[in-house]
Amino acid sequence: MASVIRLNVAPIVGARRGAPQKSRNAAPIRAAAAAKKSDAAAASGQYARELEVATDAVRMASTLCQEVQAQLMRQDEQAETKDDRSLVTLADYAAQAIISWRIQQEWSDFTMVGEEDAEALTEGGEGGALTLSKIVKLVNKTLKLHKGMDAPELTSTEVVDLINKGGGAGGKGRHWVLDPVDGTLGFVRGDQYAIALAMMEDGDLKVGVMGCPNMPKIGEVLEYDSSYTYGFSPRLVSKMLAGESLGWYKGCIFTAVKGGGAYMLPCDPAIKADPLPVAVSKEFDPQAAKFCEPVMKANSSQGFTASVADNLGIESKPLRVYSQVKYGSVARADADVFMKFPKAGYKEKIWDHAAGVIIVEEAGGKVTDAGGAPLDWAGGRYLESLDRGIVATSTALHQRLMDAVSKSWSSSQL
Ligand SMILES: Nc1ncnc2c1ncn2[C@@H]1O[C@H](COP(=O)(O)OS(=O)(=O)O)[C@@H](OP(=O)(O)O)[C@H]1O
Ligand SMILES: [Mg+2]
Ligand SMILES: [Mg+2]
Ligand SMILES: [Mg+2]
Repeated sequence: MASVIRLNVAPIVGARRGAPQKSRNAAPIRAAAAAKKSDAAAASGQYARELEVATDAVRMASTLCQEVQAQLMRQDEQAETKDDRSLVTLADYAAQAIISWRIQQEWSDFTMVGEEDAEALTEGGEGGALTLSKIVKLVNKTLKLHKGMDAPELTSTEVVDLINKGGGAGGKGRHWVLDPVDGTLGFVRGDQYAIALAMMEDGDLKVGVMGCPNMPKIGEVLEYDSSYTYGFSPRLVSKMLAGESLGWYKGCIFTAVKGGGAYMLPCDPAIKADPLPVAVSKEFDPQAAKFCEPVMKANSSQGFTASVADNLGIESKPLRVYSQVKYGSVARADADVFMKFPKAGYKEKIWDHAAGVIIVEEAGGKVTDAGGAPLDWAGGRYLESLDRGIVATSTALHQRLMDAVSKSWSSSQL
C-alpha cells in the first residue's frame, strides 16, 4: 500500500483562493496590509534566531531521513516485507540527536519534549549497542555533510545525551517540541512523513518548522494509490527518465512564527528560493472541497469523519495522508479540513501536533478540539483534557465544521 502524488487541476491556494480582490477604495486596505506586514516582520524578528536554528536543524534531519528512506526502499527491493522497523529506528534517533545538537549549539540549557529516548540503546545489550554505533555514524556523517570543517565528531555518550534531551516534562516555560520522524508508517512505506519541530513559551506556540521531504511543492494533492515508487509518482518517474530536471519539485519545509505568517521553502539546501507565503483555503466550495485524515483506521474513526464531511456537503473522498503533512496540506489549501478522531482513551502527544498547528494557524487557520477549545500545550507531554478529537480548517469555516461535528456526534449517539 502506498500513495501517489497527483496533479491537482485546481491551482494552489495562496494563489488559488487567496488572491486579494481589487477594491475601488484600496488605500485603507493597503495601509492595513502594510501595518500587518510590519507587525509580521516584528513578530518574526523577535524569534528570528529560533526560526533560523530550527530551520537549519530540520533541514539537516530531513536530508538524514531522505538518505535512510532511500536505503530502506533499496533494501525493500530485495526483501519481501515492507515493515522493516530497524532503519526507521535509526532515522528516529539520529534525527532527534541532530536537532538537539543544533539547538544546544545556541542554547546550552534548552529543554525539549521529544518522542524518542535512548533507553533501548543503552539498556538493550549488544543489539542496542550495535544500533547506537550505527546512529552515531549517521549523525556524524550528516554533521560533516552540512557543517564541513566545523563538524564535530560526536561520541556515543554525547549522542545518547542529545537523544535524551527529549525527555523534558514540558508545561509552563520555554520548551522545544519534537517528533523526529512523524508518520513512521509512511516513512517505512516510501510515502509521506514529517520532521516536526516547534518551540513554545508558557503554553503558547511561538515557532514551528516542519520538514516534509516527500511533499510536492505546490498545486498537487496527495492521493492514495498503489503506483508510488521510490517516493516518486509515475509522472515524475517518466520526467526523470526523460532527463528533465525536477528542480524544486519535491520536498518542502514549512515555517511559522507567531504573528509572522507561514511560509514554505525547498527542502534541498542546494536550491535557493525565497520563502513562499502559504494561506489556508479562503472560500468553501463543497463540490471542490477536500478533507484529510490519518491513513490507518486504528488512529482515527473514518466512519465519523465521513459523516462530518457529509454534513458539510463535501463530495470527494478523503485524502488519507501519513503524518503532519496533513496540517501542511490544510495550511497551503491542498485540503480544506483535517480531522482526527482517535479511539476513546487515546492520549494525543504534543509532538504529533505542535509544529503542524502553528503552521496552520499562521496560514490563517484555526485548530481546536472537537468541542471548539484550543489545544492545551502547557499540560505536559500529552494534550490533556482533549475533547474527542482534533480539527483544523480555515477560521471562516471553523464554526460550520463544529456544527457538522455536533450533528454527527448526536446521530452517532442515538
Ligand atoms: N492508536 C492510536 N490512535 C491515534 N494516534 C496514534 C495511535 N497510535 C499511534 N498514534 C500516533 O499517530 C501518529 C501518526 O499519525 P498519522 O496521522 O500519521 O497516522 S496514520 O499512519 O496516517 O494513520 C504516530 O506518530 P509517529 O509515531 O511519530 O508516527 C503516533 O504518535
Ligand atoms: Mg508522530
Ligand atoms: Mg515519530
Ligand atoms: Mg512513534
